[in-house]
Amino acid sequence: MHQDFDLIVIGGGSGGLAAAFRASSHGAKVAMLEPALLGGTCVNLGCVPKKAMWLAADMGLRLGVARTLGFPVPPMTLDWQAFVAHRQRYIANIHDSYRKRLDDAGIAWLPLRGTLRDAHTVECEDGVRLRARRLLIATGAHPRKPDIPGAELGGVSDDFFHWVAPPPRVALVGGGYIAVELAGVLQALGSQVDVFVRGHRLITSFDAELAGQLAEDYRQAGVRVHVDCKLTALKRVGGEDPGIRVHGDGAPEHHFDQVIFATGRRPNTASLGLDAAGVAVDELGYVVVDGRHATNVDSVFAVGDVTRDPALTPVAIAAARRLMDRLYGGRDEPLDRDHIPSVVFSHPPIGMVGLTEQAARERHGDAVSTVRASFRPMLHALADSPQRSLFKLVCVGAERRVVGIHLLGEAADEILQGFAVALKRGITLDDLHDTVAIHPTSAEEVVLMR
Ligand SMILES: Cc1cc2nc3c(=O)[nH]c(=O)nc-3n(C[C@H](O)[C@H](O)[C@H](O)COP(=O)(O)OP(=O)(O)OC[C@H]3O[C@@H](n4cnc5c(N)ncnc54)[C@H](O)[C@@H]3O)c2cc1C
Ligand SMILES: NC(=O)c1ccc[n+]([C@@H]2O[C@H](COP(=O)([O-])OP(=O)(O)OC[C@H]3O[C@@H](n4cnc5c(N)ncnc54)[C@H](O)[C@@H]3O)[C@@H](O)[C@H]2O)c1
Repeated sequence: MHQDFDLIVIGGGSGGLAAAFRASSHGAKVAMLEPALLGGTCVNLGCVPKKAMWLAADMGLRLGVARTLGFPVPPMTLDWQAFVAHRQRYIANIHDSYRKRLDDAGIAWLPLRGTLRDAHTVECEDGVRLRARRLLIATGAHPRKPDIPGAELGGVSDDFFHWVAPPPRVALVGGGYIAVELAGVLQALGSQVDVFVRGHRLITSFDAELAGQLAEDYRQAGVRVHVDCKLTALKRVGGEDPGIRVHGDGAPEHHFDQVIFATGRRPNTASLGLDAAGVAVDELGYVVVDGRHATNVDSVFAVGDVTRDPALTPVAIAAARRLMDRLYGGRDEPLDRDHIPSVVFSHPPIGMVGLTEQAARERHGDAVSTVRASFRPMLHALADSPQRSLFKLVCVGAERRVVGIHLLGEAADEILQGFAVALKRGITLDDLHDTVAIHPTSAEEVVLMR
């Protein structure tokens, strides 16, 4: 039967673009459907604008340190609108660069929503049907709000990126990546922030000890973290000081100008026509894939946030490239899911690769040992500010093989990447001790920890 393309990619975010470029570099004839802005969540409503806001917040905090250290910097607030103009110009350049790369690679970009009609056919929203030997689903995910009365009064992270000024009082609901990141940014840029956490602690996939220190750092910075807080409703408050009141166990009396739900995301699979193609999804709608990102239908594959893979841009990209190398490039290297480094861009940042102490103990019992370093980074010690760093290594066995690296503190985001390579290569604590330190840095603590 006639095929228009070798591959149709549905979604032009991190995973979809990486797949389209890699397949085309192997000689495949590729079409990509993306009705919204190129780059998807990461470029437009995620990593990139978030990191820009994090950089602004970081700069604001550093101005405070500079003042303490003797620079005659007057107290100042960010001209948020001016900063957003810089941020969006940076993002527009990314769009231009993607457009050019798609043209250069000869990839057909259709700015249209697509729906599967069968295992080889995609119908575009203008009614045109395209056929391909293979289809890739890379439609990502969307934020989800809890089902409580008044939920419509709260926004989600997408809304945050449309703000042009910091609201005076903000409530963040959730204790995961987004709640922690937005809390740090908003507090640093002038809001009073309250975080409502359903469980006992922040960022449960990270090491408990470091997450506890981060919660302490946030409290020192003025963020109010409410744990074990189950929200039951949001209600509008009128009068002279209008706002939104948060109701539930442990909720405070005061109200807020904005409430943001950062309570997880759900895959974009509703009305995608997956049943027409016979593609299996799980109970939450995620596309079910095997370790090589194949679905139960031979011609259909899926990568990124639409699957149960960790919802991180480099994971979507790595999965997409490996899959395309296998389908079109004659190479078969599945994604190593055990050594995925991850950073929460809090203030200060927290990063991890490998196992937490708890996960290591569940897997290796008494063979687990840990070493840690708690210290004040030099800049904060000079300014006599209370912010502390906490680094921790989790080791296994008599040879003390390093199975987890956990860093909280200034520059943790930048330090972790190189040590993630080392951990993947199977280093021991002695290998770290055998490495000459770079002094004076925070990074040297990783090779000096005893
Ligand atoms: C606030 C926030 C901050 C984040 N920060 C980080 C970070 O710092 N580091 C990190 O690694 N990750 C971060 N992430 C996660 C990261 O953004 C995602 O893991 C990544 O974007 C997933 O890529 P994807 O290709 O699977 O999906 P997406 O990037 O979401 O792309 C999916 C695309 O599919 C399109 N689409 C949907 N339905 C259809 C259809 N029917 N037809 C055609 N197209 C369709 C959508 O328009 C979208 O553009 C963040 C996420 C958020 C929300
Ligand atoms: N720096 C990064 O790499 C980065 C940054 C942001 C987002 N992300 C990715 O995006 C994903 C989504 O982020 P997220 O923060 O929305 O999800 P998350 O899974 O990290 O956190 C969700 C939080 O919401 C809480 N929650 C869920 N339902 C709730 C309810 N009904 N009431 C109260 N709390 C509830 C959970 O307990 C959890 O604390 C992350 O898991 C991560 O993979 C990555």
